Amino acid sequence: IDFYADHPSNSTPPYQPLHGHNLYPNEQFKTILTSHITSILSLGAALMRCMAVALELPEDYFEQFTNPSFWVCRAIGYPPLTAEAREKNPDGVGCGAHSDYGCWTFLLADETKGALKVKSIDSKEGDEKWIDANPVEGCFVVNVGDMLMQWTNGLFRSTIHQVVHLGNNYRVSVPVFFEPAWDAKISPLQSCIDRTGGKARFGEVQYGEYLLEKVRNNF
Ligand SMILES: O=C(O)CCC(=O)C(=O)O
Ligand SMILES: [Fe+2]
Repeated sequence: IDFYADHPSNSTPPYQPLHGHNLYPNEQFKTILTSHITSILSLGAALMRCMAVALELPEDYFEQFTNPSFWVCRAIGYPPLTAEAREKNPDGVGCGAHSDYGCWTFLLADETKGALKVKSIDSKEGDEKWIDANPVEGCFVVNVGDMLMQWTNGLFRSTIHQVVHLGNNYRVSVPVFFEPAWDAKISPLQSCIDRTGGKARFGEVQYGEYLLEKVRNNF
């Protein structure tokens, strides 16, 4: 189940893709989820400030792009594979290899081990291997998203990951994606271009358009 930030131009139906209001099963669910998302938005904004300082930019540099964040919260259930499903999907891939789209992903998952796998690429040899990103109690798994890669011209890499769940339990994970604003225009920062060979590797993207394109390809 995906929950999205309210789009600035939400009005009345018929809604455009990714517009409209979230449907919550009940008030208690809404209260708990909203409180979690509010905390994550502060955390995401704090990390953007850290990133600005690390890149020797004014601390609030990214705020113009990320406020209001077009966040997404996803509640995912991975059921155990039945014998029949295993025949069709012997590798047990529950979520295919992809990178996340925006800035930071803050993932809370249950204690299942070996399910979330991250592609590790040796920077010298280029060798690739999948490594487990197992949950650590009291911690989030944090992914770098595509927009951070584009801003930094590849200095920060959006990591490819996938979920392979071969266990007999029903795995639950709840990522919250801290993203740019819908209308934000993202292009490589000059200082990052200078640090990565002097050539821009990415053009300008409008985040909402980028997201729509990704979602259209997924579903
Ligand atoms: O379920 C997980 O651990 C990861 C899910 C994921 O990568 C995603 O929703 O983008
Ligand atoms: Fe992901």
